[in-house]
Amino acid sequence: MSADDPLVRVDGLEKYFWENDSVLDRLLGDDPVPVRAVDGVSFDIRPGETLGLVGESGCGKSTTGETVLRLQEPTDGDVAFDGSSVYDLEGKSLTEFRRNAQVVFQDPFSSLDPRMTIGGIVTQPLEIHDWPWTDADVESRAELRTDGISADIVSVTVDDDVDKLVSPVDGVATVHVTVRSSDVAGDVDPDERGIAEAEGAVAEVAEDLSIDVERGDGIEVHVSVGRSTKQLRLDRARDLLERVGLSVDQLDRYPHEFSGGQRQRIGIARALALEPEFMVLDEPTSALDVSVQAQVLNLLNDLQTEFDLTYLLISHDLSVIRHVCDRVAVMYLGEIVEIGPVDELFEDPKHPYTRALLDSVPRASTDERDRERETLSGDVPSPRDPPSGCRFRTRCPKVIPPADLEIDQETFRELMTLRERVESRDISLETVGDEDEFDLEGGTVVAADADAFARALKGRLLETELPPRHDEIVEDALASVAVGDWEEATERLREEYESVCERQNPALEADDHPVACHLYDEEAGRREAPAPER
Ligand SMILES: Nc1ncnc2c1ncn2[C@@H]1O[C@H](COP(=O)(O)OP(=O)(O)OP(=O)(O)O)[C@@H](O)[C@H]1O
Repeated sequence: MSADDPLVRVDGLEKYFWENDSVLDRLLGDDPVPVRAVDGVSFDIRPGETLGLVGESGCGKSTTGETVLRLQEPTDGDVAFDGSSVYDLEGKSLTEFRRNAQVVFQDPFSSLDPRMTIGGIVTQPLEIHDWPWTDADVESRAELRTDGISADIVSVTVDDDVDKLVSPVDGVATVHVTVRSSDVAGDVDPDERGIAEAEGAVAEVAEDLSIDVERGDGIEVHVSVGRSTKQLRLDRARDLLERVGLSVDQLDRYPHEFSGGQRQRIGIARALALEPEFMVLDEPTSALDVSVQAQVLNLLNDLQTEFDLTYLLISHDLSVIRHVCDRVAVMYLGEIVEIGPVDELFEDPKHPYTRALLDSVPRASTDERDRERETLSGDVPSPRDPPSGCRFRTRCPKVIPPADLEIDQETFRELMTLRERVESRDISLETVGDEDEFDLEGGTVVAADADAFARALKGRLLETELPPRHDEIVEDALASVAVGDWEEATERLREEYESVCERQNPALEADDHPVACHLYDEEAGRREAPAPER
């Protein structure tokens, strides 16, 4: 793999859930309608980078993370890790992927077993994966230096399994041994690990191993791991705890004895235990007090540098994303709508959803507070029945009206809402007009009353006064509603007011900063359209 190749490549990933079909659906024998939690997302994560995944609750971030890690099987699409498809892995290569790709969850309390000690929690993955590992194909070798003693009389043997503690390079685990005469070495403590003394010779190994020295005809040095598997695991747990900022004498304590921030550090130590290359951090600081959030984020930053880690950071919190990420992917209703370098995305957000997310963060400066905001209104629609075309269009302040419509965005949005209500037959005709003004037989009015009824209904449904041509169109459509012809009404409104945003789902164009929005879509002829003003 070259440095430019992604470590993780996600390609058209889909994850649908069928299991939540209601009892009614099943009784009625209706075809199951899946929850389209992740609906065709693609992105790359390069080695050593942090990609942020941001979006409102329920838009599919966690499901994406879990499916990338193969904690969930995908419905379609692929994830390649280090060039190999994650879903094709089996046996040894799947075990290796499980070691290499770890997760840190949001809630540090529920993700730690309350009955286990911290030592048990951090060593558990080591036990499951039978750490420390030794590979029979790795050659063990010593590099000898001598001081005050001729190298010709020194022989060094190294146990085959020292690769448990010494990382091999190109299939060779090299240990560095120094043998000095006692005159040169001065006083040494023979109890110190990695040092041994015999009749005027002091042997020392640079790695964290055991060493013995014997004097016979020459000087015989032997290097071994020197500790039991259990001791090695506890040593590693101690190192990890120290590395994440906890004290090593806390191994025998239980999760409830720690604060939220400390528990998250324990979760991070556990995720690091198997020396992963890649970690999914799923809202790692959302459950923590604001005062400790920055500490944990800084720790994650430091660990990334120290251990060459690659992160996928899932968060709904834009300040967390800005603090930690190199690039950001913005997710809405199972899809990615924009991906770009973090500074560019924060300073020049392109997708109206990204802009609205950024605008929903409270601003400090007065200038910023006075600026017109595009805040998010309404709820995220159901992922069982996402809107046609661009999924954000039902909440988007920048929906593109059909050409030559000549009405403003606000009026157009009102007409869109009206259309949606007509299409879903979500308009009650019961209380239209003054009492007894209209005779509703079988839920509709007689044809002679239809126009008057339509005018009254329009007054109830629309706040804005429409230009005459549109007034006529709307009254026409509502007259069809009045006589119960909802289809004719739907057709009439669609003919006039259907937007490209409803017809086509915009593609995420390949680019340094791609955005899936018709405002930037060449095919829809909108590239020249003015970008939304901030
Ligand atoms: N096991 C499941 N069965 C059915 N639906 C599910 C399942 N898991 C997730 N979902 C649904 O999939 C959608 C995406 O959920 P997901 O948890 O991935 O979103 P999220 O962006 O991570 O949100 P949050 O921040 O709230 O966790 C939601 O509508 C959710 O209800």
